[in-house]
Amino acid sequence: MKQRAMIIVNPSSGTEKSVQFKQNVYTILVEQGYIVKLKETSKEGDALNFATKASDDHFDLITIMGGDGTINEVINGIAEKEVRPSLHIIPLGTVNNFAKALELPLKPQQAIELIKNSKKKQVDLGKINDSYFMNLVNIGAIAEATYQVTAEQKSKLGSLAYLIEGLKKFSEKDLFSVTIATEETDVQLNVMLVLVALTDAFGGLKNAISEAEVDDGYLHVFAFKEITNLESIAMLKNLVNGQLKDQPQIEYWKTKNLNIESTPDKVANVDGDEGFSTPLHMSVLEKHLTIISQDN
Ligand SMILES: Nc1ncnc2c1ncn2[C@@H]1O[C@H](COP(=O)(O)OP(=O)(O)OP(=O)(O)O)[C@@H](O)[C@H]1O
Repeated sequence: MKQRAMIIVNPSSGTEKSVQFKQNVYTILVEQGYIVKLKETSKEGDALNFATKASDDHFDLITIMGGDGTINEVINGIAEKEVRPSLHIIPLGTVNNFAKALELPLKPQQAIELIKNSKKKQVDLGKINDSYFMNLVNIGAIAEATYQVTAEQKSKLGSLAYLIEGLKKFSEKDLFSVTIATEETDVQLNVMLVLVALTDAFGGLKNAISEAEVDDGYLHVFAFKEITNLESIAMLKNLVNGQLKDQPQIEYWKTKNLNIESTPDKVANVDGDEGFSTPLHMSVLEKHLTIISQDN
């Protein structure tokens, strides 16, 4: 029987390049022997619904033309299904954190052509309360900063927009109390930020979280205690060099299960978008997603 592929296109993602590449994707999938269905999103939630349907109808492949927000919806549509389509990612967003973490080609045509070599990689998926994430959860300074970044700033400055807003927030010294419970520890701290990473890319910076690998089966947890303006500059340098945990004001754990409570309650940023309020429970589904990739 012929294999089936669904193309999920978000025409509004990033630089709106999907129009230019849609036909190429379609043609290449047909050439590879797939029966192809093309679906365009028109609003939030569409990509999730299309992906759920693709899984229920036993599609073999979903090609995603969009940014991290669209990928996050697709993984939420397939995460709980027994049989999950492989994912072929054409990064058309502004930040494309997930594609960077997976070392996928960022040029759309190269990403499209990956389907020809049919290499697949199994990667971890994170669960947060009743939802799923593939990149990063954070609460505190950076999360709040991301809610203040406008679409215009994001498309002009990309990842930098978040870092600039995040740094402004750091200088406000907005400390809050958290309880962090992992398999090995149960601590109460005053922090500015808690960051939970599944991959090594942060805000589009590859290798920023050098401890994390996409298939290592762990959540990587960083708690940022009070940091002065001067220290935040050193911290930026450590972030760029992948040495966050060398910063004395940062505590680090790796774990498979995590509970976070905070006072006051804080809304977490999940894969770049506003998510749940604390308390949060997180866990890892090891090698749960299959991604068309450059290597196995
Ligand atoms: N046709 C549409 N018009 C406007 N918004 C849409 C449409 N279809 C989907 N959306 C919304 O657009 C959001 C953002 O898309 P996406 O994350 O793919 O792009 P991006 O923000 O440019 O990329 P990145 O997250 O990598 O920076 C999606 O989460 C979805 O809610």
